[in-house]
Amino acid sequence: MTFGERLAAAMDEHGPLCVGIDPHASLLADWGLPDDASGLRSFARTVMEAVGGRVAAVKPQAAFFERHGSAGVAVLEEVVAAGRETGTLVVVDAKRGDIGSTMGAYADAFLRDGSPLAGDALTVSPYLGFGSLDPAVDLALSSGRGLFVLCLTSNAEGAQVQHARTAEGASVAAVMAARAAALNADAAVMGSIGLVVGATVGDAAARTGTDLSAVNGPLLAPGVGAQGAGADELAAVFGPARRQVLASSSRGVLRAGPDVAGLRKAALDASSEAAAALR
Ligand SMILES: O=c1ccn([C@@H]2O[C@H](COP(=O)(O)O)[C@@H](O)[C@H]2O)c(=O)[nH]1
Repeated sequence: MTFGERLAAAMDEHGPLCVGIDPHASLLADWGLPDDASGLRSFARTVMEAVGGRVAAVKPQAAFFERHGSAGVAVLEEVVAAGRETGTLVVVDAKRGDIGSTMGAYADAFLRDGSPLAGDALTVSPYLGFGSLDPAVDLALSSGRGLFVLCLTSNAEGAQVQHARTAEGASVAAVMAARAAALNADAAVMGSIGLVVGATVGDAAARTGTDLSAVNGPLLAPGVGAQGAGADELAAVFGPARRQVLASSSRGVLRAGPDVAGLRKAALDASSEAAAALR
């Protein structure tokens, strides 16, 4: 099965929520854990125990693992393995993007069968040009994995680049969305090349002429919870494209830890809320 097909099935079974695994130093402290790789491991295991097999996807944020060096990256590898064991899709949020030849190496690390860092999908940055992502697109599609391409990000600063107009007059965001749509054109269920569109972006899709309904791929929507977006924002931002949305919340769920039952409840509540908003 393709990533798009697997994600569609997971969203049907569990609801449209992705739980972000973002072990901020402050969260480790709140959970009574040391700010080192052992604390990171406890944190990640607790989250996977709480939500593995119960939500559509998890999204470990690579930065919070990398800040602990190679021992932290080893914990990220364990999260990827735990996703596989529990049948929970893993979106590695590493936002990679580089010239094509280097992008090939990133693709090898995060999308190649047998790589310990290869989850089910990877977030990528197209701001060296969408074509620079070709090695990742090729490997994702040939290995049954997926990509989420940054399009309209949840931070206010993103507009400076993403709302800018090309020489032909289209917005940068609209161009990125059209490129993803072209790659998903033949997908029957949902394509495997998704976009990142923040749940906080208001009417940015309309203002930038970004046709989210035409993407025929998943729309990863961070910004739910700690960044202020909720059910109303999800419904308003995505409108007719809402069935493709995978809402993502990290701190909004993680603050309920370290109690496993509390974390699980927070995740399932967030999933139900997202499902109701995106129905
Ligand atoms: O546009 C984007 C793209 C990615 N993110 C990532 O999502 C989580 C958000 O965490 P919260 O605690 O739910 O705010 C984090 O890993 C970001 O790097 C995003 O927020 N916006």
